[in-house]
Amino acid sequence: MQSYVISENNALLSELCAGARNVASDVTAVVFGDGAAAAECGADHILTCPLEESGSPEDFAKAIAEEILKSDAACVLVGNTILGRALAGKLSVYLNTAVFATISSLTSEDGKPCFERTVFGGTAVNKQVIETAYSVFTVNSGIFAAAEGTGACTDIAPIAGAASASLKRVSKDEKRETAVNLVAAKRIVDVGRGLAAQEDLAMCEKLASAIDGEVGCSRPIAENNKWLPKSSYMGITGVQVKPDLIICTGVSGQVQHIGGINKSKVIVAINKDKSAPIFKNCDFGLVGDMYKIIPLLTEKLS
Ligand SMILES: Cc1cc2nc3c(=O)[nH]c(=O)nc-3n(C[C@H](O)[C@H](O)[C@H](O)COP(=O)(O)OP(=O)(O)OC[C@H]3O[C@@H](n4cnc5c(N)ncnc54)[C@H](O)[C@@H]3O)c2cc1C
Repeated sequence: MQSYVISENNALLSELCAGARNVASDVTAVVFGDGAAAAECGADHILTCPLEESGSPEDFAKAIAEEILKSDAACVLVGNTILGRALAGKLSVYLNTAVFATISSLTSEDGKPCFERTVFGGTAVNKQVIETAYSVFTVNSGIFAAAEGTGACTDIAPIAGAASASLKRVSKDEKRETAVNLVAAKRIVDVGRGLAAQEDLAMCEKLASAIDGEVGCSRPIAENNKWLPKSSYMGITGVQVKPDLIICTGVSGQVQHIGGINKSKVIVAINKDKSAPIFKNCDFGLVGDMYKIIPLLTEKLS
């Protein structure tokens, strides 16, 4: 079994390489642009796709598939980004297989890839073994811990096939949101709908700065209220984090949110409702008003 890992994001690529090692001893990374920049991702081989300014990774789907088809069997891990998802879909067509989206684990069972993913809105885990020769998975950041000290890959070569674009970009409007790297954060203040107003975020930011952490949130804070960037929300459809400490403030603890934070080492919950589900999923619980507790905690920890 050969493994291929593909992402336009080099940090994610390192995590995918670590996950791919669970099923294959030989890992090839496919990168877009400078191969040397990804040399330490942990792959044995790197194939570079020369991405033009107006191009997209999906333009290389056929070329990448032709490369994968040189192996009798292959497991393909694609970073679950907007560009990655488009590429994964096309790859699955060329490889005549399905895409298994947002997996939460990948192992080998009798030499076959075996994966898990949460289903039914996070209430159940589905485990499947792949029987076909080729399989394509999309993987969020934070699922696999990037291997460290793997050394630089020296087998870097351009992909044989060429890009073939079915779409032409006519303009580009850069997103202006500041991305927070919650996956790398050691401490997080998690803000939920208990926060009454956007300006009160300053209170949570002060607590985050007192513990040298980052601010993350539940989905409604980012998706509905738009008080924080979408990249800040945690959960089964958001970022999956594993900090040493997470302080959940005004978060009810719905299963879809818990699915993104339950690998944290220590979970502290502050909620004024003592029957909130978050208290079943935390190490320390404080029943009370976050508007009273957060300033006191910040003062103590500063
Ligand atoms: C398919 C699907 C996928 C989803 N994916 C995600 C996901 O990835 N991530 C995610 O976060 N959500 C996700 N959701 C939404 C999820 O179901 C919940 O609606 C959401 O997590 C609730 O966010 P919340 O806890 O901030 O808000 P609420 O559930 O409204 O909870 C607010 C909490 O704040 C408390 N509170 C209020 N005032 C105070 C105060 N002054 N002091 C202390 N506590 C206070 C309340 O007691 C309450 O418990 C998904 C939903 C679906 C259907």
